[in-house]
Amino acid sequence: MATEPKKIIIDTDPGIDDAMAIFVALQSPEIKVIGLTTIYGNVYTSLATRNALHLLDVAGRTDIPVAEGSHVTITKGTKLRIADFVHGTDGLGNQNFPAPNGKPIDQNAAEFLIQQASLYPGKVTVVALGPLTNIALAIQSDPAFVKNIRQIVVLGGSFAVNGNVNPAAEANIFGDPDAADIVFTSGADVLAVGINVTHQVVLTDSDRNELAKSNGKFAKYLDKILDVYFGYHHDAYSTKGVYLHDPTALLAAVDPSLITYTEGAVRVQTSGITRGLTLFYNKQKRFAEVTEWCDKPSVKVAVTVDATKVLKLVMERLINS
Ligand SMILES: O=c1[nH]cnc2c1ncn2[C@@H]1O[C@H](CO)[C@@H](O)[C@H]1O
Repeated sequence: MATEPKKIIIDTDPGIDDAMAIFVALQSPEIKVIGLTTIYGNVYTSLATRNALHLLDVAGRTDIPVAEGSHVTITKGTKLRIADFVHGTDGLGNQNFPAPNGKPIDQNAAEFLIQQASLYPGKVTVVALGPLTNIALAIQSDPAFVKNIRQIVVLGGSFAVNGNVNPAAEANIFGDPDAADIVFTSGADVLAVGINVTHQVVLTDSDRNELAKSNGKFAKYLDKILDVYFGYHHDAYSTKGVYLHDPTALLAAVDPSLITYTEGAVRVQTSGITRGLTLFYNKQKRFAEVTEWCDKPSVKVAVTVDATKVLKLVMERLINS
């Protein structure tokens, strides 16, 4: 008997690489996308909702519900860091797309996550592509959430490498460090895919040309919006290509054999100049002192990725659309 597709909820702040991840997800027979939840990060939450609905219009998948997420951090912070300089002011490469046809559902993101996890215990994977506020809210509001959810795949952190906001912090963790610490210490099955891994997955100019030349609906759409993302990478990193953060995390949820990981406790620095730093403890040494890592449950942290295979899957799935 064929195995049932994995149920996936994508928590997203679209975002150019979010758009790519969502389209790859919709082209992946191994999974069933049962909803999108939205969050601030690349754009403010209201625009993330609009963009999520727009992307589902483009895909002809308005059957998929969109639940709007938090507009503020878990500590009610309103001074958000929005990465419009990476994705354009509209989040999707400054293309003036029309308003979406659909509307978000009445439930908010945390309520939707809680409901779906309890409807299908052990069956729903969340792929979190933005700051972790919605997931932390679900964990705080429902004590059963961490056992009902199958896995939380987090695109975030910079494990033993520099961040992309500053040398300490990666953007999604920096967006809500308190929420990230709640998720990492919750006891849920968490897999963190950090930029130490996603920086190995690069879509080059020639890959982009291939997308442009193809007849794939998603490939052509993405070619249009990719200019801003390429420009940013060129200026910030001097690369002739772009990092595929979100598609890599999504594909790690689809097929865990694309990555290897290690296990241990992760804490997040929530203040000071290293705010947003993710610090991994491998649980090998027994320290003489009691530390803030000692009694924390282990999470999985991605270490290597089969970058060639991830890129191949992304290209194939976008071109055959
Ligand atoms: O330099 C950056 N600053 C802020 N956000 C970024 C930057 N580069 C990429 N992203 C966005 O944040 C996530 C990865 O950290 C990705 O979702 C990417 O779209």
